[in-house]
Amino acid sequence: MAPKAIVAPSILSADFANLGEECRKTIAQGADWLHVDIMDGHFVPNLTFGPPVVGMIRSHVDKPTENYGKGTFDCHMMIAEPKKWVKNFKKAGCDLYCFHYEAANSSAAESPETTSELRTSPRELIRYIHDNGMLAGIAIKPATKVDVLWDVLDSPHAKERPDMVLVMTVEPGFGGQKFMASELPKVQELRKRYPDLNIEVDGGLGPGTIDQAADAGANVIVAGSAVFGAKDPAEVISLLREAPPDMKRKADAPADRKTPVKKRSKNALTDDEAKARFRKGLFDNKVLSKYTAEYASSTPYKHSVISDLVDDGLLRKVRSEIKANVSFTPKETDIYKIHQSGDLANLDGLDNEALAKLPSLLALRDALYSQTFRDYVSHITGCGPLSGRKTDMAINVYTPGCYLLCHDDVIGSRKVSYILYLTDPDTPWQPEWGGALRLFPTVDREGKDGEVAKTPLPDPVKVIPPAWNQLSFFAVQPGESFHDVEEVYHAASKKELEKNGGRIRMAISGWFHIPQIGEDGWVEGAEEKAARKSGLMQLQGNPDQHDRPQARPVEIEKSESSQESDEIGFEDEADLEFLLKYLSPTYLTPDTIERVAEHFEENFSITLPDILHPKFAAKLRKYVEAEEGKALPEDSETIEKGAWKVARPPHKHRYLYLQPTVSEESPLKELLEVFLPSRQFRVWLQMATRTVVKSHDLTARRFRHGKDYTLATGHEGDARLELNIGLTPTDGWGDEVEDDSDGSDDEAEAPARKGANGKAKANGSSNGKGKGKGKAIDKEIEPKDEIEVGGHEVYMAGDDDSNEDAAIYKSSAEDDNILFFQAAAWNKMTLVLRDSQTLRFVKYVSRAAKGDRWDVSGVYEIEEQDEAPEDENGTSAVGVLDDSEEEFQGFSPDEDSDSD
Ligand SMILES: O=C(CO)[C@@H](O)[C@H](O)COP(=O)(O)O
Ligand SMILES: [Fe+2]
Repeated sequence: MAPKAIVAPSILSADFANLGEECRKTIAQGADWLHVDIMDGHFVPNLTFGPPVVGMIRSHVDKPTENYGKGTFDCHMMIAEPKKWVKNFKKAGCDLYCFHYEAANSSAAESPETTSELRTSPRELIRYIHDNGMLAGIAIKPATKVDVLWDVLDSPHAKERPDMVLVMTVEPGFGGQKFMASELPKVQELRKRYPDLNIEVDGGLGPGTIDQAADAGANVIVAGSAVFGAKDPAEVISLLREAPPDMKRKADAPADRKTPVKKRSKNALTDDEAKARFRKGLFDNKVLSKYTAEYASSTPYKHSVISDLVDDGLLRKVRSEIKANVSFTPKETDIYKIHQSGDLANLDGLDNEALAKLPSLLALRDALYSQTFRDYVSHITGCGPLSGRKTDMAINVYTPGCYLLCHDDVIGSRKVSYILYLTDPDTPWQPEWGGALRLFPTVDREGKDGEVAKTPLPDPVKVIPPAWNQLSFFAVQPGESFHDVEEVYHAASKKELEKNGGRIRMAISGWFHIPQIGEDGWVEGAEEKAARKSGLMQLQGNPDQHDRPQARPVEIEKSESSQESDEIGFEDEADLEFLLKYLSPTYLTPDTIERVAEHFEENFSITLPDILHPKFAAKLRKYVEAEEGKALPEDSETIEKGAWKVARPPHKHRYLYLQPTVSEESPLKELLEVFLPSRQFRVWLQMATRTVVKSHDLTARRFRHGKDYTLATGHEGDARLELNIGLTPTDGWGDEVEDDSDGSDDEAEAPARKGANGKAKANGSSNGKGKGKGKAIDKEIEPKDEIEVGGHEVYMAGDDDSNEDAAIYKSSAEDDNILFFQAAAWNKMTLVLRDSQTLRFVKYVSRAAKGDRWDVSGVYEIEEQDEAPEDENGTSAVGVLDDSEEEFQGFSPDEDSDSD
């Protein structure tokens, strides 16, 4: 007889203050059994309860009328001496006593009050449980091999054979842990050998993991947090129950079957059903051959573009459903600015209620992941079998100003990336609106060690504009499949935007994965191997040695620097005169330097407006404005024929830069090569920051609007001092309200401003930072009067958790993480003491900006401070700013600064 499907909610996650009622309710909501976790604080590092509590709750739940019947108390004994408690638990009302194999060779004493020199064994214990009138289960922890069970399962004596095997899919001890798919091969093996066996899985089970467990062959499903944490536990229970019947079919199959169990597709379509959901003729051999040939010869890496993929009527319905039922939330990090469908971040995570509103979307998903279409994609790409179960897709919307910067899409088991565009079918997308998928070429570079690494070049060479019902896809290749989504450009006016249908670039982006456990083509360890390989490729594939610019620290003679640190003030007239040529006089008075130093010491950062002397600043401004007036070549190669170089690789950063020594005379060269490296400025800097500088490394940077950015990176080694002088001559960068120091926190006021607590942050109203409110997309696109143009520099707390979506969602620039923020500005210096964990980035500069973002950036290695100001965590750099920090509001404009 094939084992029946059983759902056993684990009451570990129930309300213990109300346990009897919770148990009664759960059975009434459709549960078959109750899974009762008994923990003794020895076998597992947690305590729950003993026989008295089990006895109390027993009175709230009717006893089962048959073996395995409704109301079975499935006691999961995570205790060190299981034999001692058999009788007590029987008395309390336990029906199935499931001990751990790892605890089975323990005392043979028959009660907790007694001791015994003898040891029991799995076989003996099972017999003993049976003799005491209960069903017997045997459980194994993740570290235990399944092979240890053959001895009991193959015992010639029925009394010594267990009625159930429990395969733990988490480390026992706590509810709410992550499901370990790595344990499923044990289930598969058990099912293969024992088609009739009750196989229970426990730990991390819920709607998102049930399929894998059921596919592997489990029929008893324990779920704690997924049931008791659900708004509607009955719904979850029924969902869990939906999975096992399929397994039942597998269990009915001949026991000696050698092939792995067949995959359980969500809504498996026949070949004809699947084909009917695509455009007519798509599956013709000639058409397939054409796409296959095109794919093979495409550059810079293999990709495919298929127009009119889906049946037009179906896709129109999908679009309407999404518009009516899906809400979008603006999300923004260093690498993207998009609107994400909140709960649809992954369709797999949706509950039944939400799914019911999206029938066409589900029909589309089932078609895309049908065997028929997967075979089609496999044929074109030649990348082998693809999973029909891991249906990884999300809906993203790009409105004007949105983009996704360069990355290679490599994560876990992803095999093919795809984008299916759902732009307005009746207002065709125009390439000049942006939003294209752009592919970057890579070059092989030989490193110092002779190793060859692929690195992407800064300019994309293939541009694929969106189009209604067009599918673009490519095989995910570590270190190779670099691509971005071009900014969707702002329209010149509201009227034009309306005419363009809002320029809403809606698309489904998703991935095909390698086959999962239980599916045809699944290879044990393949997923882990792919993950290891991609991690390695990402580390090795882009070693810093090929990055540009390379750090060029100029060391300061040790004797010279420590001597300077003792000096306070500029005794020498000539030194003062030199500094006065470049610095605003305000910043040269001992009083001001003292105040700057105090502020810096307290906050590890400071912003100094009007830093450069007005006369020098005016000269500089004239130069920068003139440069900006000149047309720049589009491609990096031509640009690099001049003085400016292009920072790369683009999955780390892209901007133009100058490093000393610059050939052409200019005030910028003077700043970079005369003033900033001077001994006099170093003395000033050391006084203003109370540090001792060991080296400096200076770079002038120009971030072209519509092109450039840096992504968040940390740095290695000790805390260092970072200087930045904003040299952006245009306005509209969100810096204008900065002098508003009334402490109010009216965030909607400007694109970027300082928060009331003094902590710098970006505007929550439209920057989103992952906290925006979900809105239907039509509402969201209402054009704002103020356009955010980016270009701000952000320091944020590093995140140790490697987010699953890290390749795209590099860093979640949540407000809470932001430690320091500076909008692009003119003549403003920022100084930040930064530790190695602090991430820093310059936000992509929108094409809507009035001009480019210019600055000079300096990195100073400093001597370790003897009496470093430390916070309570003992750290002394940006990276540990707390909420009490106060932003230095700068100095009020001075009379003698005849500012331009
Ligand atoms: O035995 C255990 C934990 O040791 C389980 O029964 C958990 O209680 C299951 O909880 P979820 O992982 O389903 O939340
Ligand atoms: Fe359990």
